[in-house]
Amino acid sequence: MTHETVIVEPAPAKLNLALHVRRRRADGYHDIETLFAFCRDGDVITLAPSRKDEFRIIGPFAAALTASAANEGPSSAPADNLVIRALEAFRQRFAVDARCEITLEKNLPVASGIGGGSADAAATLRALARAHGIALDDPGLIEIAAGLGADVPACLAGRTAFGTGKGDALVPVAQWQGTPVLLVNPRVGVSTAAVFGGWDGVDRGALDPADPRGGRNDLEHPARLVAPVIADVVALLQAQPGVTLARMSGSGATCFALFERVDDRDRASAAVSAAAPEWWQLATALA
Ligand SMILES: C[C@](O)(CO)[C@H](O)COP(=O)(O)OP(=O)(O)OC[C@H]1O[C@@H](n2ccc(N)nc2=O)[C@H](O)[C@@H]1O
Ligand SMILES: Nc1ncnc2c1ncn2[C@@H]1O[C@H](COP(=O)(O)OP(=O)(O)OP(=O)(O)O)[C@@H](O)[C@H]1O
Repeated sequence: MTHETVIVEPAPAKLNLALHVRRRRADGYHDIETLFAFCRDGDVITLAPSRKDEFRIIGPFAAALTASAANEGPSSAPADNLVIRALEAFRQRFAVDARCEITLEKNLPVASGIGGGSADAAATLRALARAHGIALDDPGLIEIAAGLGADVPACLAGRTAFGTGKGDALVPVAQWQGTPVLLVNPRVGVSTAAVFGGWDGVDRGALDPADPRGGRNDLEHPARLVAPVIADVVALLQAQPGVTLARMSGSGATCFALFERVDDRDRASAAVSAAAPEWWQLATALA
């Protein structure tokens, strides 16, 4: 590392306030239109100079990424972690070979539609860019992000944005900052590829970026086929007093509810705890 100090970089949870699937492409990906928003909370990446490379995962969902190696295959190996893939791509692109120690505090459930891995990769790239004096809008950095996953460019920018193409063509949108939000995950992991694979191929029309409430999440139906409990999560959130919008995020299974008032969000959180104490929750606000 050229830097002397420890860099702490937040990897906030990503939400898709609406997500319209328009078309399956020849490369297997789908053209989507989505409104990305980011929460004030999420995972945390810490980057420190070190004599040798080290990677640690701590936090409530650390075990989901490490201990599951046996039943989830190679994607759970540390070398396949998006943090390490981001580090390697950065080193190659910017010809950096200084050793470092990276700690991932895994607070977000894995494979849950809130971009955990994408957010971690993006935060790693931001931390490395800061350490090596590279601008966050450097085209090389954005190119690395796009190569790591469709959601990574949005997570790199970390700002409310309208996304088209694979979700990687971004136009910033200045809205909804500070909106109280409750995230709820029924602790069922959902594969993004499987959910896109279950889309019925029907184009239900464009998304108006000014009107997420008038939009949809076209992945909710195929995600419910994989994890039927998602319908219960959305129904419970929609029934809470003061909710302005409740919907599934990304490819699921995490669902979110937006509120005008913090006390309504907190009352909803208590109601969800009472109804389903085993479900994961995060009471936060849009950044
Ligand atoms: C569902 C969203 O989270 C919404 O923001 C994203 O579209 C998914 O982003 P991501 O997890 O970064 O996705 P990637 O890791 O690039 O892709 C995982 C798999 O999802 C499918 N995929 C993803 C994005 C997209 N626009 N079309 C797709 O069909 C592809 O099968 C791909 O192999
Ligand atoms: N740092 C990481 N955090 C979470 N998952 C990771 C990470 N690195 C690699 N992965 C792998 O990526 C897969 C998808 O995880 P992730 O949490 O990013 O999905 P997601 O929340 O559905 O993302 P998205 O909303 O972008 O579709 C997991 O099954 C996991 O094996």
